[in-house]
Amino acid sequence: MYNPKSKDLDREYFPSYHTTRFQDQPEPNMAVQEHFIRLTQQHERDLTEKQGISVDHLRYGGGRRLVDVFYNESTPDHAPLFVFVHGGYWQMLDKSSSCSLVGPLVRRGYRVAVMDYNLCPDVTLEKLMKEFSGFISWIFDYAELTNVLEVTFAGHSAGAHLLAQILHSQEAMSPQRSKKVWALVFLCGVYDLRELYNLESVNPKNILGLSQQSAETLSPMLWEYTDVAIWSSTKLYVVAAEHDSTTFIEQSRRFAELLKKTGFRASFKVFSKYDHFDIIEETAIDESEVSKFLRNIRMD
Ligand SMILES: N[C@@H](CC(=O)c1ccccc1NC=O)C(=O)O
Repeated sequence: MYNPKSKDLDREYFPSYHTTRFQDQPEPNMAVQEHFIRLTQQHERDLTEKQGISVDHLRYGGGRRLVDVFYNESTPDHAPLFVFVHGGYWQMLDKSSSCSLVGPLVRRGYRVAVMDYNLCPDVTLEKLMKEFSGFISWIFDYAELTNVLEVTFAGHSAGAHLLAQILHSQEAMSPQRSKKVWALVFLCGVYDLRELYNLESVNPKNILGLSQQSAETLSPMLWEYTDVAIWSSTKLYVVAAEHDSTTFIEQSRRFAELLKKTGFRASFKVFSKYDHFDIIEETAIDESEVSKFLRNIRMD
């Protein structure tokens, strides 16, 4: 149990119930999600319409396996690449609501890739994770072709869970590739699926296609990490939001502990004041705490 005091796991695993914003609304949890989608979609439109940012639309596979790469006229040829993996419990959201962090990072000299992936139930979570491994391979091929020397990855929520696969993906990784990875940023993720896989709220009618067995094999918290040595130059940041549930914060804390114990250069931080949603929304603001954190990663 990640929160032994809780009697309501559905609630623990529904981040929108833990916001402290929108308390004047009849259903703050609905309001926070609607606000998140409206605002982040506006962020995406602003990039090309108001901020002079260009985008290349690329594809790493069939269906929704799309990647948008953002840059502006000052982006250097060998700009470091920042890759973002969105959340939404593997069943919702897409890149139209996942570009908030692009503007501030492009203005600081990054090229930024925002990826889409096939969602459940079009694919099972197991298949999605295989496809995500394919994406990892693709993005390193892309980095090699475009002479990118430094890559940082960030994932939010279910996207942080997907990103953990990079540490466990023998087919996609090699010492040459991991040496290019400056940092991995795990924002407000879940790393153990055993409590959530049979919650009707998170996995209605089992649209993730999980069994008790696969919920275990797809849990980064339960993996054995054999390739730690190839990650010696990469920093791992496991971050939780103050206004996430105790369960979410504990999942992050214990994932960071596991990574440290295994020998990774991992740290854990709870971001005060943020909830599961504004920690992403505020990545669009150059001087927000979360933006400062993301760009300071290069200085650490
Ligand atoms: N229906 C969920 C929404 C949710 O879990 C979520 C929404 C946006 C981004 C990430 C999310 N969660 C995990 O990936 C909730 O009410 O909290």
